[in-house]
Amino acid sequence: MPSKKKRKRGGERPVIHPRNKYSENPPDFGLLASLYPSFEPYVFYSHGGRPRIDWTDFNATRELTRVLLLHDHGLNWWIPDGQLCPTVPNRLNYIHWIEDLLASDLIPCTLGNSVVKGFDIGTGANCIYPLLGASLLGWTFVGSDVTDVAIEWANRNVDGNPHVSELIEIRRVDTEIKIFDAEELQNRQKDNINSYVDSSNIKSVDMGPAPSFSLRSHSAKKSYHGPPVLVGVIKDWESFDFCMCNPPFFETMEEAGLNPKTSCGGTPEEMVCLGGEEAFITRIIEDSAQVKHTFRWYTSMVGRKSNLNILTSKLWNVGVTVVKTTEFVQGHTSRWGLAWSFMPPSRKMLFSHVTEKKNLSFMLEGLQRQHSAFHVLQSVESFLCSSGASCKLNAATFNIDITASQNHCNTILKGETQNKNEAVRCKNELEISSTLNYNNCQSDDLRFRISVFQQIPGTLLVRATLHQKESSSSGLFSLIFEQLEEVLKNKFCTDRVLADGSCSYPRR
Ligand SMILES: C[S@@+](CC[C@H](N)C(=O)[O-])C[C@H]1O[C@@H](n2cnc3c(N)ncnc32)[C@H](O)[C@@H]1O
Repeated sequence: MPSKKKRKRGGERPVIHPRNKYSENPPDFGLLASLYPSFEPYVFYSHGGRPRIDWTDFNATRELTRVLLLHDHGLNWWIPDGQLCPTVPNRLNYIHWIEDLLASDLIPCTLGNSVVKGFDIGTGANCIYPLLGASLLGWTFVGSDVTDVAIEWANRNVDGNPHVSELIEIRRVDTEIKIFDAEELQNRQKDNINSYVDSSNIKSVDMGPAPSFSLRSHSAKKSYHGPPVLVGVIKDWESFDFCMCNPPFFETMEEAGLNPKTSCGGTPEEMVCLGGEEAFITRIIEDSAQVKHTFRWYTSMVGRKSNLNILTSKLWNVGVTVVKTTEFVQGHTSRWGLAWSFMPPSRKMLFSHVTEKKNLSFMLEGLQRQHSAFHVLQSVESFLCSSGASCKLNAATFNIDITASQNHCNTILKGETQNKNEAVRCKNELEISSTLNYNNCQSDDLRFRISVFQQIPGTLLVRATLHQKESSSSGLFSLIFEQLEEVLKNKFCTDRVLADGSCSYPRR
């Protein structure tokens, strides 16, 4: 089961995407009941008079999705009993996150598509992502799936919406094709097996020479042995701005049925695959490493935070140029978004998001009694000084004044000062590679002050003030501060597990 959302000490609560239609105005069940008689029987009123629905009733959640899609998005929609029923606000967060990725300069758009073209891996009977992406943003889609019911109902849902039907192609995955992953190919080559066609007439697609990396060394049982995912499904001549996927998260139906508070349906074909999401997304990663520049962005939802770490390191192993993650929260459930690309990142992005602010701050929450503001200040000092930067600590005012040359900044950003999260280190290596070139022709130092304030017992505010906003190094200021935040939170807020490289939600 994807993790339940717990408030993490020191972590900031991710919010619904600001452009999500429901971020300010959650669905009004009372209004919907008054407008749609078919929804009315599912709405009851709490003691306080609040309209509610029974989330454990599949018919209620399906009817809610139907009326929301109709009322707010002008979409006609239905799914048969038991099929996975999407929650609209949740699915919109993923769409908006992709919209942010496409809008950012991080990976420049070089495909030359006149309209955005997406690939939805496992679109399901509900076909929710193509329907939302096409109706909201005019994107075109190929939605793939493997089951008859998904293909039939996805087509019905597309055909029922003539205003977007031209934008969406539903593509059946050829389940007869057997794609061998890198490790299988290597094993077979070792064993001198000449033919990949077995006696049950299974076709094979050779993905070319087995790459030298291995993605699955830690656990053979996490291999994906199902139908093709990208390789064998996309056509040679196609290119896409992005792919997205809400994968079968679970290894068994027992695991899938753990949330007694909701009933969103979901058949074994939709919810389960051998090896669960780790295996499925690993296959997307393996495929992406084969077709690299066919997609500008590869993305997937991830149900378990622990898998996010595993998958992120797999991504760096196959040579991606960038990894982005974000957290999606709906109600008590958290899921994560994972995005990567093989395209060269733009150097412009560095300066677009780092030069604007002169003051930055973050909170350290949930500190234990033995950790005072002074301890935090000392950690700031040791983190920054170990790069060779000059640090003047003023214990009376709880300030440190820092002067750092570009070399010092680069040492900090390369993560050479502390052992830290691999994803952040690699991200920074990537981001500063363009900075280094830029900064070679500049000479001035970065000067800033870090102050630590106690807010309430157990909560500190760490603030950085840049002394000279126009410095050529000022672009490094927010990157360094971001890294400092990560280091301090990892050190003092012990519940924190992973650095979230989210690019879409405001963090401070
Ligand atoms: C969790 S459901 C997601 C459905 C829908 N996208 C959503 O978000 O509600 C996963 C879907 O992936 C499909 N699927 C499983 N293996 C697949 C494959 N190799 N290629 C395409 N779809 C696949 C399943 O049939 C199922 O419809």
